[in-house]
Amino acid sequence: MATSKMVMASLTHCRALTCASTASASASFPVRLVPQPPDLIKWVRREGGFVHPAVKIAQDDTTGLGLIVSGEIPKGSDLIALPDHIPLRFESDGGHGLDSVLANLAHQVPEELWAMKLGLKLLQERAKVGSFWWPYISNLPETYSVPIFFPGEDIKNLQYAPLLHQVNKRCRFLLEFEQDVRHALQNLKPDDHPFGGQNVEASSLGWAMSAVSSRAFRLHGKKLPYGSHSDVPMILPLIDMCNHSFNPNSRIVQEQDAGILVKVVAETVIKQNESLVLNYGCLNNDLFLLDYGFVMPSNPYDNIELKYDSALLDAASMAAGVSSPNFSAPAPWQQKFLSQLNLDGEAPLLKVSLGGQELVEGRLLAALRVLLASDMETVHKHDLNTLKSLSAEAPLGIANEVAAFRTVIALCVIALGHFPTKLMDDESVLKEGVSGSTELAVQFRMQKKSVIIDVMRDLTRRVKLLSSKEAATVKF
Ligand SMILES: C[S@@+](CC[C@H](N)C(=O)[O-])C[C@H]1O[C@@H](n2cnc3c(N)ncnc32)[C@H](O)[C@@H]1O
Repeated sequence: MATSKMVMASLTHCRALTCASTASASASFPVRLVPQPPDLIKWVRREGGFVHPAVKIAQDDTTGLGLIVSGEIPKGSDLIALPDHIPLRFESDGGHGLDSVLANLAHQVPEELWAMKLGLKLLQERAKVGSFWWPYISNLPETYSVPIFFPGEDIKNLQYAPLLHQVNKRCRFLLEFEQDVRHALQNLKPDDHPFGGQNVEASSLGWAMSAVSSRAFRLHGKKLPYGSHSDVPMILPLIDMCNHSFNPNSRIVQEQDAGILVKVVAETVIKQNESLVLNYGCLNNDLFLLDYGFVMPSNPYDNIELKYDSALLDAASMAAGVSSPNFSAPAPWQQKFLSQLNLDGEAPLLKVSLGGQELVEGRLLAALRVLLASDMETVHKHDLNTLKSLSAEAPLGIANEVAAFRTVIALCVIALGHFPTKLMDDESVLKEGVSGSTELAVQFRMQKKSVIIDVMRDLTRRVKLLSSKEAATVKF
């Protein structure tokens, strides 16, 4: 999507909602909204927040700005504490004028794109001269390296249909929402206009959605009946300067103390010059790229998505040398299992995954085991959870397990074949020195291929182990 048009504000009582092209900024050194923004640490302290004296903002080569410590900090120390009025959240009483315009617009945002709701509030504050949050907003990156801002060629370079689908969905939403916003802003009185009289283009909406998706945290909101809490997405100024690691040295703690809403606490001893890192979540690379604009190398949560397709499974099984697979013509008792696994029936969920923590999604593994079994009695001896579990060793016998694993290995070969480039080609592209978005797209598809190769390696090892066990049993 060409979301890089400049929108120049013609009014002086508002700040321009411009969005620069991603091509103008490298992924690792995002330019901030203003050239020399105010000191965020001083602002947080002035507003009654706490920042540990050793915590500083610093530039990192690969992650943009981050927080580092200038001296060792003991485990358990408070690093940052924010009073209740500093976080930015979408609060609307659904009342009149300005509030009701934003509330109505937010209402049109699908739940999965929740970041756009808070993004509307962020845009409103960005447009407002004298906004309380301006010292924070002026420190935000001018562009984001998320794929909605990739040139079309680099969206194609991702080479992975499920992500392409998500990117297209987001681009389509932004273009349609641009029209909805335009419609809602028509004929508004200046005082009721949430963006100071400015029109809001898809590029600005995309900027705001990406700012939120890459920086907001979900905190507990109001207490619900039965003691649970609603989740409220909030932007936490300064805390959102922490970069991500799956081995974090810091942790967010929600506070009940008077005045303080949220703290960051040292999870380990933090050595001098170490960066403060939080765990953004156990996410796959699709979500890291879509929401945060980066790819985690060797991500243990990365996976690939496949469609459960009986003809494809027959082909994979035959390619794996499994005799007469019958995925396309299951017996009625097998079909019953497929329905229980929600792979058949009225509204089946046909998306299954390989890789990640499960290696083979339990529903797919159970389906393979059951459909490759000929003996109904043996299958019925096991509950569904055992059949779905990879750690339940060969519940339907070694031959059945080997056939199931070989079928998955063949599926992996087919999935790898769908990528137009080989890993070696990808490596050469990266060596050429390409743009930030091409680099991200290529890194993304390389990681997907690595996931597939890792699944194949793991299952091949298991097949060897099972085959040697079977050989040993035969000898006895
Ligand atoms: C919450 S912000 C952290 C502050 C940010 N680095 C900045 O310059 O404002 C999240 C963004 O930081 C970058 N980032 C965080 N962790 C990263 C990591 N492990 N690898 C690469 N980029 C990372 C990504 O651009 C991400 O969207």
